[in-house]
Amino acid sequence: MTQTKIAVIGGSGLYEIDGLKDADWVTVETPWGAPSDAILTGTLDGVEMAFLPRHGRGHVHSPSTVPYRANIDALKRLGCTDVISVSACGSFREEMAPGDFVIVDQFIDRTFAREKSFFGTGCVAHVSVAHPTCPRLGDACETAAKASGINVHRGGTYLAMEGPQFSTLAESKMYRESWGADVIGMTNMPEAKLAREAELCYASVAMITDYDSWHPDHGEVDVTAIIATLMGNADKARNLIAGLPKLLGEDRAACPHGCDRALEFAIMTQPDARDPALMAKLDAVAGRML
Ligand SMILES: CSC[C@H]1O[C@H](OP(=O)(O)O)[C@H](O)[C@@H]1O
Ligand SMILES: Nc1ncnc2[nH]cnc12
Repeated sequence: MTQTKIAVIGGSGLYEIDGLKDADWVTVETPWGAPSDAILTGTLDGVEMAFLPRHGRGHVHSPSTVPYRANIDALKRLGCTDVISVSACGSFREEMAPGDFVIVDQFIDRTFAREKSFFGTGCVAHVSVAHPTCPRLGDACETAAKASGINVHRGGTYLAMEGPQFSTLAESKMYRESWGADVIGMTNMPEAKLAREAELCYASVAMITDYDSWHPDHGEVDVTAIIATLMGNADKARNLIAGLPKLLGEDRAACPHGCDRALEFAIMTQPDARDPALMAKLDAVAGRML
């Protein structure tokens, strides 16, 4: 049995959370560079928490320049066991309306200008991301959302685009009609893949801000409308987060879905062929296996 430590990665509009006991912004250094910002640590209902604003306070990092590897490494280094991502997203479904939340369970990764793995030359690993989110964490997010009165949808496919521009109308229609995506954002990949490599349970909560550009009765997406919706969404997200510690509890058994054992059988490079410099960088992420 290990101790639960819940990490929350806050997206656009969610740059801090309140109510933490012994709250402290801590600076964490990683072999992958600096995380997006300092990390707010503390306890909520007796459970350890860590909050990281994905774009940094003041919204400094663009979706392409968020230091995804440093962020996940820093959370792992702090002892986090579970990661809840909270993100502003566009919707491809009429019924997933602005103000609603979606507990995402699948991704289509269309990003191309980001470092996507902790592994590489000198230590090659292939983890499964067939099921990239943790159903146990998804259950907790759904329950906490319902308890806060949020209109929540369980399950949805998140299209991760590179950005920073929004999609063209042709792309928006293709993602929705041909590819079956439900929501769209710019940040959950490679974040979810890296969390899996780091053996962290990961859940993604999409806060719907707009209908992207496909909807005939809504204009094309723009940041002003997104920010207006985000103001309401951020308070809802804080309420959802406040409910998680009681649901997840202080003691954490092994993940029934195996997220915390993802690296077993994943590392291909033989011990005598491994690059010592890369091995040193993997101390937090894969130390258990090396
Ligand atoms: C402000 S709209 C575009 C921006 O918002 C989302 O960020 P996050 O996922 O961190 O909430 C989206 O992915 C874009 O980065
Ligand atoms: N329509 C959209 N496309 C991509 N990212 C978003 N974040 C919020 N709305 C979005």
